[in-house]
Formats: sequence, structure tokens, C-alpha cells
Amino acid sequence: MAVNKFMIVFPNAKINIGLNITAKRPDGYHNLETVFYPVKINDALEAIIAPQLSFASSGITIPGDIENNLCIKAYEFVKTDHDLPPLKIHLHKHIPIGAGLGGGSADAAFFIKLLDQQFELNLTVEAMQNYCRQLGADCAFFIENKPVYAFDKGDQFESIELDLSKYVIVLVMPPLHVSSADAFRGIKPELSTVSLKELIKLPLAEWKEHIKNDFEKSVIGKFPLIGEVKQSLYEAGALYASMSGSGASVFGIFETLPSLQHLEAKGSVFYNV
Ligand SMILES: C[C@@](CO)(OP(=O)(O)O)[C@H](O)COP(=O)(O)OP(=O)(O)OC[C@H]1O[C@@H](n2ccc(N)nc2=O)[C@H](O)[C@@H]1O
Ligand SMILES: Nc1ncnc2c1ncn2[C@@H]1O[C@H](COP(=O)(O)OP(=O)(O)O)[C@@H](O)[C@H]1O
Repeated sequence: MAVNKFMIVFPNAKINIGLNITAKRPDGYHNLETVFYPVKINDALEAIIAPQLSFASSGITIPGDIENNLCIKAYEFVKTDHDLPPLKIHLHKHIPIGAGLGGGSADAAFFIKLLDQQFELNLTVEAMQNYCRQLGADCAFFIENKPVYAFDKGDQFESIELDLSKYVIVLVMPPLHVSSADAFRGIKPELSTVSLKELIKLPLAEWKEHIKNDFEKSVIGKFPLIGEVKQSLYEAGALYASMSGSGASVFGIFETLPSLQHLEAKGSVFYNV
């Protein structure tokens, strides 16, 4: 059992590079293929052993009840199988919500990793990913938190070699929230002719012509500001720009840090993520 020390982790966001929705599944979910890439926008999640379980947050307001917070849900799932003490949990929310950045899923996955380490649960990667799969389709990605080609519900992975560290990634979050469930309603699934697993091997300068996010058409149709942000990123010199996941955030990949003052009028801008 861990001593009552301060336990803290910094869950990070992800972006989707390409997203093809390929089929509707009998369980109501969709099969898709995407590349998940971790980015440096972080929450801070801390816990100490306490007389009773509690949860509080600061920073961006999180919609919904505390018992539905993915941190609490993650704790409850692990506690079903393992002996855990009550914890006082505090989340400082910095990752934009309804952004396609997977922030809630990241909190849950990082919390499972914290519980595993601090309370010496000896969980395998697979066991932690299986808890995550019950919490959200993109949650399992954050256990290993490295670039992957994801398929099925977006919760099965193949490793890929993708290192964007020599580029500058800029992310813009317009003042909008897009619900993933709503975004799926605007989609007609279609099998892709060339797998994203192959397309991602193309030189970055060619991604613009070949790598698409299937959500963009309908989501930008509903929220034209997202399309304007994407256009502005290209005008600022992005080699590749795309909405992340089901939106509303948009990222641009640049060779060098651009001047983006005009984008600040369109949303919150995160540089060098
Ligand atoms: C589709 C992605 C792409 O990255 O969207 P973003 O959330 O990142 O925008 C994610 O995988 C989402 O992951 P996550 O947000 O954890 O999804 P969940 O909570 O499991 O599901 C939210 C809703 O999206 C729909 N959904 C999600 C994943 C999937 N493969 N098929 C679906 O149809 C379902 O309607 C579900 O009720
Ligand atoms: N720890 C959390 N952080 C953010 N959202 C959470 C969290 N726990 C539960 N949620 C719920 O998940 C929804 C969106 O999750 P999030 O992962 O931030 O967005 P996205 O689906 O765009 O990636 C919110 O509407 C909120 O009600």
C-alpha cells in the first residue's frame, strides 16, 4: 500500500491525423481508422488518500455530474477488482472540452496508470486498456500514449513510426463544442480505397491531398467557423491542417512557428503543442 504521499499526473491531449468512418456496427458504434498522435496540452490530476472518496475540479468547467466524471468512473472500475483506499481527487482542467482532443479519456487513462503504480496493482497494459475500453472509444490510446494507427471502434492499435517533433503544431479551439455522438449522425460510412496506415507514410507535404477527416464536411457545414480556422492555418503556411476528431479544434503542422495573431480572434490558440 502506498504511503500517503502527493500523487500527481499530467494527462495530455491527442489529435487525429486522418479519420475514416468505414462502417456502422451492430452495437450502434462505428468502425473507423485514424492515427492518434499525442500533443502537449495537459490537465493536472492529483490524489491523496483521504477518509472518503471526493472529487473537485478547477480551470475549465466540466459539464455533467461528478459521479459521471471519467476519473471517478475509472476509479470505480478498478476498485471493482482491486483493493483501493478512498481518495481525495482534484482535476485542474486545461484541455478544451468537446474539442476532439480526448481530454476526458486522457484523465481516465492516466488515473488508471496512477492507481496501478501507486497501489502496486501490477496491471498489464492490456488490462489497463480493457478498463479504458469500457470508458470511451479513444481512452485506451492514452495508456501507451504513443503514435498509433487505430481501427475497429478506434480502440485497437498498431504501432507506427511517426515523429513530428521537428515541426511546430499549432492548435486552435473556436468557442464551440461538438458532441461526438451528434457528429456521427452526419456521416455515411464508406470503406477507404487506400488505408490510412499507408497514406501516413507519404511525405507530410502530400498529406493535404490524401489524408481526410470524414467528420469535417458535416461539422464544418454546421459550424462554418471551423472551416475558416482551417483555411487561416493554411494561409499562415501550414503544411497540413485538419479538424481533430469530431471537432471543434483544428490543428496546423508548420515548419516554423508562424505569426497567428489573426487566429486569436477566432478562438484559443495553443502554440507548439
Ligand atoms: C470518434 C473520436 C475520434 O477520435 O472522436 P473524438 O471524441 O476524438 O472527437 C473518438 O474515437 C471518440 O471517442 P470517445 O469520445 O471516447 O467516444 P465514446 O465516448 O466511446 O462515444 C461517444 C459517442 O460517439 C459515437 N461513437 C464513438 C466511437 C465510435 N467508434 N463509434 C461511434 O459511433 C457513439 O455514438 C458514442 O455514443
Ligand atoms: N474528466 C473529464 N474531462 C472532460 N470531460 C469529461 C470528463 N469526465 C467526463 N467528461 C464528459 O465528457 C464530455 C467530453 O469529453 P472530452 O473527452 O473532453 O471531449 P472530446 O469528446 O471532444 O474529446 C464532456 O461533455 C463531459 O461531460
